[in-house]
Amino acid sequence: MRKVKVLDTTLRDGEQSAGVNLNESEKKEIAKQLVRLGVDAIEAGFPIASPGDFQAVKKIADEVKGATIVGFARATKTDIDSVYEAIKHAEDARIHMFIATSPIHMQYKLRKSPDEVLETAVEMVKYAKRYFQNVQFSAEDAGRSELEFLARFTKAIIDAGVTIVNIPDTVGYMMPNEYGAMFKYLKEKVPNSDRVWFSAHCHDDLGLAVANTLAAIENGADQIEGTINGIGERAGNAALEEVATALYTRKDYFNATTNMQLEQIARSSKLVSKLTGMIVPGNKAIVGANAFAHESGIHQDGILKERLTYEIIRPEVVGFPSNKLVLGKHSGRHAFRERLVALGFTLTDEQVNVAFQKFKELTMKKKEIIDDDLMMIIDEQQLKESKKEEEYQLDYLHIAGDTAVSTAMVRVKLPNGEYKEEAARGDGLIDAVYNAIDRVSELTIHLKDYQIKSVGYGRDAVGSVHIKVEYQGELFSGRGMSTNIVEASAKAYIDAMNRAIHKKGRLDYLNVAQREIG
Ligand SMILES: CC(=O)SCCNC(=O)CCNC(=O)[C@H](O)C(C)(C)COP(=O)(O)OP(=O)(O)OC[C@H]1O[C@@H](n2cnc3c(N)ncnc32)[C@H](O)[C@@H]1OP(=O)(O)O
Ligand SMILES: CC(C)C(=O)C(=O)O
Repeated sequence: MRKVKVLDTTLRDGEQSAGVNLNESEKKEIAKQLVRLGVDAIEAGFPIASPGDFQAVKKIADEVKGATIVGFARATKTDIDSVYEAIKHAEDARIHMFIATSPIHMQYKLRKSPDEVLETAVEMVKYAKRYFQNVQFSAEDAGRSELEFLARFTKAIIDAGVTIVNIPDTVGYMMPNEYGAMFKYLKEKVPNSDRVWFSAHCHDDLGLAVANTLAAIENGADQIEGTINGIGERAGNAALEEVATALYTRKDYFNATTNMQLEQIARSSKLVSKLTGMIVPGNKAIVGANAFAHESGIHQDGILKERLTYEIIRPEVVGFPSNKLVLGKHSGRHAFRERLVALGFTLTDEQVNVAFQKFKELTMKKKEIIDDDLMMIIDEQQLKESKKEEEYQLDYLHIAGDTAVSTAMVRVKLPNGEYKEEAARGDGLIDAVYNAIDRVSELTIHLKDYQIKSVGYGRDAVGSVHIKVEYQGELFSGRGMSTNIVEASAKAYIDAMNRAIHKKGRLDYLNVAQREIG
């Protein structure tokens, strides 16, 4: 069976989703899970984008082993230099460069002729080859590029030394037959095509990212690219869990497989959803809450008689456990640690002790502790550990209200280490809390989206709040968890505020860089 390589770009293209800002430790956590999932390459980020992006890519390259670490770059020397600095200590490093090849992008965005684009690409590939043996190059907007030019371009960059040629459908414009035919054409017409891998990278603007990726595989793609839960720019990228599960379920048709460990899919999906705040729709294939739920009588009857009647994938195959209840208030440290290991966490003894304490506290509030609760405990702990001293932190919260008026008093630790208390009224408890926090921070923040869901089930379930706020024209996400949903809401708001002020640091950096260049 043919093995197709997988490049995961959750941390680069996935993070390009509007309102998603992952911090360094969240990115590292996702990268570690991607290794468990068995992807071959992790696109860790775009180092030139900001000092924060650079540091996160560097940390992943330095610390995450078991997959090729990929750094993203435009076809410029400064971008290439910064990728080199960020990933030079990776176990296995690859640069991924790109330049657009479609008439519309070349003319309006790059303001270059096709020959100038080709020359730039060749020159920059040669420059990158000084640092990297493994150079991937993307012909951005290949889907709307002229085939003859694309073939000429591909031949030239292969001659210059690229090892992987990516053919992205950047704007999700292509139909599966067309996209597949493009791979066939390039593999047949480009004389040196046998020296490289061809890679597929699809966007979901017309809902065809997974179909197009599968069409590329049918037509000889050696590598596919995508993200967990299909997150990404605009409508997102191809959902890797869907592609891998389609190959597994229809191996009779594709005769192709990947190194992905399907049983890690559920955990990967939950982690990415939690850290990015991009909630997975219930009806999403493979990982949606309803993906294996049978509602109607005739289906339930069929399932009871024979699962195969309505179930083409067993939930266990993609990591949804059938045992819901795992631990209770009488459980000890051994069982607790074993369950965390089974969930894929590697924690120090000290971290296990802190988490165990939290677990015991939770058993006082909740009768049943399930895997989702454990993941929430570890997630909260990691969030706390990643908090920098110079961030806002909720210290105390008091709320009161009836149907007519709500008031809140908050005490917040400021980035300078001092504490500030404010009280405010609001249209409901959460509005009152947010007004009080605004008074503390004196920042002008607008709430754009608020979502709450329960972690687990029952009246004592933990509330998980995800919000999006607008600050200085940009969207930022925030999350918070607690058995008290008002407290969870306050934590989410403060988390978004912290992400916003960090990004503000990035803008300051860019302005300074531009002033220095100018
Ligand atoms: C298809 C994709 O997903 S591509 C990846 C998109 N991802 C991102 O853009 C996220 C990170 N981006 C950023 O942080 C910023 O855009 C930066 C730091 C990279 C650049 O910021 P700025 O210097 O302010 O430039 P800005 O983003 O406004 O414009 C992009 C510039 O890069 C040029 N450019 C675009 N693609 C390429 C390329 N592949 N190679 C060389 N130059 C390119 C554009 O023509 C434009 O140049 P110009 O300033 O001479 O007109
Ligand atoms: C692979 C790169 C250039 C990309 O993200 C795209 O084209 O969508």
